[in-house]
Amino acid sequence: MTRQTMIAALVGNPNAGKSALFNALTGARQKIANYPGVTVERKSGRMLLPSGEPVELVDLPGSYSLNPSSPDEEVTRDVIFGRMAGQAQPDVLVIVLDASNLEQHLVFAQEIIELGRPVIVALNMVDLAERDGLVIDAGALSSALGVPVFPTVAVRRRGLADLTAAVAALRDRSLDAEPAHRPHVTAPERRMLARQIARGAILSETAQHRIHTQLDRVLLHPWLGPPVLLALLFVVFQAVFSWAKPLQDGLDNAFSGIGDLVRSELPASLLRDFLTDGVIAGVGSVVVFLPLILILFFFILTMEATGYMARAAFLMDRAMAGVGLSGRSFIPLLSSFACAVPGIMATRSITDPKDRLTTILIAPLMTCSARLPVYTVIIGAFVPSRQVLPGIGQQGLVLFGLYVFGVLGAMGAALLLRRTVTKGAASGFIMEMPKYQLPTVKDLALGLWQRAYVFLRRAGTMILSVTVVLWLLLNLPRAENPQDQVDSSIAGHIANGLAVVIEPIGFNRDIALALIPAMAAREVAVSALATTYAVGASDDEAQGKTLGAQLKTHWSLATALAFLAWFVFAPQCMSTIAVTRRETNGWKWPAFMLVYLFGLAYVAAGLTYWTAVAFGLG
Ligand SMILES: Nc1nc2c(ncn2[C@@H]2O[C@H](COP(=O)(O)OP(=O)(O)OP(=O)(O)O)[C@@H](O)[C@H]2O)c(=O)[nH]1
Ligand SMILES: [Mg+2]
Repeated sequence: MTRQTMIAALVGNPNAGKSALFNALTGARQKIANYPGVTVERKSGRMLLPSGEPVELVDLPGSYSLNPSSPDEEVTRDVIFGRMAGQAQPDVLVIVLDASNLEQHLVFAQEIIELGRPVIVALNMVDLAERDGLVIDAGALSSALGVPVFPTVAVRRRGLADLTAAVAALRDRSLDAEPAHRPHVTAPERRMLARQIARGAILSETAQHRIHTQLDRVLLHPWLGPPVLLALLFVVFQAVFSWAKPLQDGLDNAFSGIGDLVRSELPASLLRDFLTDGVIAGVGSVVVFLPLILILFFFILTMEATGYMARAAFLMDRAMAGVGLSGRSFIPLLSSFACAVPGIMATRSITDPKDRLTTILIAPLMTCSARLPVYTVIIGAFVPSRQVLPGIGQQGLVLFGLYVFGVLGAMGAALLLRRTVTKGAASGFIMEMPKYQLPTVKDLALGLWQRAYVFLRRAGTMILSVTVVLWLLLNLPRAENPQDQVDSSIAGHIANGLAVVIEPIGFNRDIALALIPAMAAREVAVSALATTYAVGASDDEAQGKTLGAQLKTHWSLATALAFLAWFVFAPQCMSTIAVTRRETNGWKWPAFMLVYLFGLAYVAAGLTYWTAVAFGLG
């Protein structure tokens, strides 16, 4: 008898290592990180049984019970019961347990086993259990639970062969298995049983000297914790500037070298201008930020993998409660420092709908990595690179300040929203602290590689196409005098119209030119400015002049500061709007987001500009 591919699903508490196991079994590269609530959607992959037969493996969001309390837990329940559209019901459930956290994880495991479906247990993270001095008897656990148990270490690919063999063994049984009827068990009963089973399965528990309790004593201390967090972030921003500088200069030189080469090798033509001004100046101006982005992500990934991120969330809980949010919002908001899109998706693990909506609405105020090129180009051009204190550069300080402004803006917005449009009480914070772990070099390298890939793909597709369109609009129709090209072009006419609106806040026509294409994504502001100045400059002027130098000749300091203030708040990103529409099921909230963020940006840029002018910086 032939049948369709068998389906197995990974279920279990958050942070049990389901996605790590999924990656190990299917070769996928799902995001894993050391805090609960990382996976918020189901994800399918193909794993092979020892016989070579393929099985569809489904990775699910972590869950505490089959009674969902948040949108991501609903996904898990729906898939388990076969109620998810487009996903057939799994034939086998693979329960993933954290061996170092056995008692807690056994509560949900019992609920799954009670369903009477074909089940096997992956007793994952046995390495961490051993580190903590726990020896667990998998056989005893198996007889207590009445299902097969296999010790695994997902991140070291240990125990995988036994696990897949067990899935294969269940293959035939699952075809005609009748769900067994089990007696009704209540949640408190499960908790009691979980304790009993865990005690029975733990063979020995040596009193290990746990460094991490000591660490937590410092890092989670109400007075010591916050300064440590601040100091850490401070180091990150200094590093972003000082470590990236040489690499970035190198890339900068390489691109201008390529530009010069093309300019000298090709005859003067529109094609040559297109290559030098559009592609090389435009896209190159963004690509040079690769080192910066990677350094930022090096820190983010390290904090995620070590388990520090969850501690930071715990520390921030008090501040969050102050503005009417729970600490649960912290992880989504933190993800938004990379990009608001996954950040907004991560809000699915927030229980309270109003909490969730508020978090979605303020997520774009977290400084995403796409703002980094914009910020650093302006800071590089206008802020002198000198030391304020030994080891503390002024440029890094300004960058840090911009991040702080974003956070303060978000807190202020949350405070207002929670008292008006998303009125409601703040819910408490419950999050288990993950175990401290050293990040593996392989995972870090893989994470950075993925980041680099995403960044370069964006540069090669979206940023390139937007820049090309802008270049065309800047060059058509052709002006008699190259000096007037920008003014007489289509883009120039549009920008001159927009300039009327933004002149009061100190923005010039070139900024107007950059703001429209930058709606696609923030980095495009940089490539757009680079292209505009490359097109506008006469040939000898353009040669050897960096974007920073161009900005300095065309902008006042007040304008530059206003531009920075604008980018702290402005919702310049199509994908964020799109994901907000999807997550809130309609246009109401994305429209609201656009209006309030543009309003904020306008006011902030205006205030900055007028203040700067008052101080004589105009
Ligand atoms: N030492 C050790 N670490 C592991 C093991 N399996 C997973 N991890 C780590 O545990 C953390 C959580 O892993 P994930 O795979 O993201 O956990 P998850 O169950 O998918 O979590 P959610 O998506 O939040 O439900 C990550 O930092 C992994 O690197 C293991 O067997 N041993
Ligand atoms: Mg996961």
